[in-house]
Parts: sequence; C-alpha cells; structure tokens
Amino acid sequence: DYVWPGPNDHMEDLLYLQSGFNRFGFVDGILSCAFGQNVRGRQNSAEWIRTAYHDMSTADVDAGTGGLDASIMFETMRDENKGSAFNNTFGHLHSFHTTRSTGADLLALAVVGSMSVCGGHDVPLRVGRIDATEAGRTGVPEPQQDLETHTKMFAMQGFNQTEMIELVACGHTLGGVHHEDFPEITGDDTEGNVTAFEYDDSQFTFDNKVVTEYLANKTSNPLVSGANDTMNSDKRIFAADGGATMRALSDATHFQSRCATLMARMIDTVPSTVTLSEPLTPIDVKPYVNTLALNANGTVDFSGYVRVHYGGDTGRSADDLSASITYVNRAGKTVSKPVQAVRPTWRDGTATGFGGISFVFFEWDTQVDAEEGISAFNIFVTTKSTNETVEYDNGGKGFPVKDTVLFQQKQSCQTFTQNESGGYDGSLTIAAAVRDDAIDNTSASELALHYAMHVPQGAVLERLETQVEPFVQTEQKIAGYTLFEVKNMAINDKSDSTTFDISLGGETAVEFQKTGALSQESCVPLVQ
Ligand code: HEM
Repeated sequence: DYVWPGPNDHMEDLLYLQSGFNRFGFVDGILSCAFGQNVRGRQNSAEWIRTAYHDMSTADVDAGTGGLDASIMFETMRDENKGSAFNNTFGHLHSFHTTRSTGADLLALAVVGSMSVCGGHDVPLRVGRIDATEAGRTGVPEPQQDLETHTKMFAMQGFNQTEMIELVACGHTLGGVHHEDFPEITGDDTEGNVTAFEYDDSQFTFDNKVVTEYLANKTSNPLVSGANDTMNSDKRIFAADGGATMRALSDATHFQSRCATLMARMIDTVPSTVTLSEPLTPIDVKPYVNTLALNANGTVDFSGYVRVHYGGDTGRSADDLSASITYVNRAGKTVSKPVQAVRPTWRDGTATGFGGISFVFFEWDTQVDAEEGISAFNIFVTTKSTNETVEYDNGGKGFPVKDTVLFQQKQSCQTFTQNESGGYDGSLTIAAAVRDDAIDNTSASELALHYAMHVPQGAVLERLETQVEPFVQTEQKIAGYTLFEVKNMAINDKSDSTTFDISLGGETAVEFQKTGALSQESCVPLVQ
C-alpha cells in the first residue's frame, strides 16, 4: 500500500493534476489534440508521440541498450530525425524537468497525455527512467528503406511483424508529413504545409481511419499513396502479412486496445539498467505540506492541503466531503484538536487529470508550538450526508513531519541582474531554522544545501547537477531554533526555476523545495 511521502509523488501530480486547483499544467502543450500554439502545420500531440518513437526506436532489446532514455535530444541533427518536432517537444518538457521527473519519464507522460487528449485508451504510466547523457546509436526507420530492413529494425526494438504493423498504424493515426521536411514524399516544400495521414481532420483524433481508409483504397496517407513508391513505407508495412493485421485493426475496439498496449510497450522499452515502477494510480488521500516554518511570534506555521480522490469508483462526491487533521507532537502525543481544512473557492477546490481522474482539495493553516514541536499528522475525511468519518493514518504511523530543520521561505529569495554580456547573473539566499538540540548533536557545519543546478549540455534539457553548499550560522535565535543561511549564492540563468534539498548530518531534512516560488521575492527578515 502507498505510504506518504512516496518517491513518485511528483510524477503522480504531473499525471493527475492538469486543470483546476493546484494544477501542474502539463496539459498546456496539448490543450486539444490539434493544438500547436497556432503554428501552421504543428500538432503537438503528434510531435510528442513521434518524438517518443524516435527516441525508443534505437533500442537494442537483446543488448539491453537504448529505448526511452531521452537520448533523442542529442540526436536532432541526424537525417533520420528531420524536423523541429524533437526540439519543440523537449521545449515543452523543459519546465517540468526536475530531480523527480526525468526527461525520459516526461516523454513517457507526453505519450500518455497525448493518447488521453486525442481520445485513445488510457496508457498506464510507469516511472523511473534515466536520461542519457549523450547520443545513442543511429537506426530510426526511414521511409526509403525496404520492408526487410524495417522488419529487422522493429525486431531489434522488440516488436514482431504484427506488432510492427500495429505500432505504425497506431502512430500514423495522428499528424502527417511536413512538406518542408519531406518534399521527396509530398512533391512540395512549402513551409507549414502538411499532408495528413487521414482525411477530414481525422488526424486530430486517435481513431482507426488510417486503417479503414487504407483498406478502402482511399487514403490520404502519403506513406501509402505517395507518387514516389520508394518512399511508401506504410504501404509495404501494412501489406507485410497480406493485410491480416490491418483487417483486424479495422475493428475500432481492437485498434484502441492494441494501440494502448503497444504505446505502453513503446514507452516501457528502457535500458536494462532501468527498473520501472508499477503503473501510477491516483493516490486516494494525499497531503501536501506547503509551509513548515518559524514565524516572528516564535511558533511554527504549518499549512498544506489534503487532496481527496472523488468520483469514478471511489463512491465519493466532492460536495459531500469535509476534511480535518490532527497532529502529534515531537514526543508522539496527539496535541491538537482537529484542525478544520477548508475547501478553497479558487476553481471550486477541485482538479482533474489525464484519464478523467478528479480530486477535491481542503486547505489547512495552523500554528504549532515550537517547544512541543510536531512529528506527524493524521487526516480525517467526513461524508457530510452520513456524518461518517474515516481516519487516514498513512499505514499506522501518521504522515511524518520533521521539525528539526525548517525551510524559511519568507527569509529566502532569488534575484537576477543583467550582466555586461547581456545575460543574467542570479543570486540565491536560502534560510533555514535549525532546532538547537539538533545542533548540539551534530556539528552545525553539517547543514548543507543540495541545489539542483541546471548545466547546459548542448541539448534542450540541461543536465541537473547537485551543488552542495554549507550553511552559515547567524546570530539570530528564536523559540529554541537558530537561523542559518546560504547567502547570495551565485546561480546561472538556466537555474531560475529548480529545486533543492537541505541535509543535516548527512540526512535529508527538507526535500524538493522549488526555487520558482522565490522569484522576485526579497528576503524578509524574521523580526520578533
Ligand atoms: C517504419 C517506420 C516508420 C517510418 C518510416 C515513419 C515515417 C514517418 C514520416 C516520414 C513522418 C513525417 C514526419 C514529419 O513530416 O514531421 C512520420 C510522422 C509521424 N510518425 Fe512515423 N514512421 C514510422 C513509424 C512510426 C511509429 C512506430 C510511430 C509511433 C508509434 C510513428 C509516429 C508518427 C507520428 C505521430 C507522426 C506525425 C508527426 C507530426 O504530424 O508532426 N511513426 N512518420
């Protein structure tokens, strides 16, 4: 059973919080299946799926190398990777790239999201992919190659002949061929012109028209009916088994189910060194601690959200729910009366994600006595109509909270100033309050910032490198805590929105805090 915090919490947020309250907004690049930021000829959903296939297609499953590892971002200059789709795709993934969401996992999510937005069946999302740090081998299939070559290439990727036909048909239900990139196929090189794989705007829907139109001998697919037969790779592939697989795919339900299965296999083809998680499922009741910080009154501000899954087969209805928390002090004793968590008015406090999953949020905001401290909290969800309350205690131990080191967000800040060469120099200050009894036990110098610095690597995504920086003790002491700072640390302009952890004595004390929240804020002193 799920225990909070989990290693995939952030990916679960990216998958399930698309719109509404506390949205993460991965969907913004695929607001509809046809969406392409109004750039003529661009369809992001199609580009994202094509990018994933090109990244995966250089896998050698017997050798256990390649697969979905984002190596494509280093391979965009190759002839086998024509067009702007790959850089565009990673341009979107860029703002979601963190230590908890690799480029390759985000590319897998891009496929899952595109399938969802375009009306395909749900594709399960496993996570744990690791990003390549350099280009991989060549070997993406190209239209001018013959059937035997393609069959061998797909076999190397782990797909037999039937699966090759299916995967190509599943991919080529979206988008089309760009004239500027493939004039030898389309007979025209006008920028922005696209010959779609399907008639009547059906390339904007994940359906099996690419199959039925092919079987009816009336297809717009330029890889079937193109004037230059050498380039008609879909024609050769679709007919490879005499049409049996294509006839089977003319059944819409069979098409959808095979495509969901094969798209999942496509994104789950990873190097043998990678272990993928089980498919993510919506976490039933999940908390978010937004603030745990010392305030000027010498108490600890403790605020966050309770997120409850409703609808579907949960049996819950958002309007019939309320939530509260209680917390336990450092000694393990329940000290608080229930703290009511309030449903926000913003977006009705609800959010939805891929796969039609819905959540309702409740917000709590309270103060904890600094001396008594806090070690855990429990969540209570009440069904108002029946007055029935269920306690969620995270598998028995409560939802853990560490109050040894507090990240002082208000005392932290980040600024950027323009330098002489026209770029920006950043400066970051992070403040933390450390409980005095913890300093006595460990040397204060062991308090360290672990900063995920973005380092350019000749690709759209930067490499994330952990920069470890010691904190310096300040004179300021409040309520049994001493303030520490990493002051005016120089950061590059690629790192304007990243994350950090804080460790004490080699152990992580504060995790995955976002610096984006600090932008343009000035550090506010903690005055009593
Ligand atoms: C022998 C195998 C394949 C060949 C030769 C091939 C070839 C092509 C070509 C030439 C294009 C036009 C690209 C452009 O102009 O932007 C294209 C588009 C596309 N391909 Fe493939 N493809 C193959 C397999 C696949 C597979 C297995 C998938 C995914 C499962 C896929 C997904 C797509 C998508 C979604 C597009 C549309 C891109 C857009 O509209 O931007 N392809 N393919």
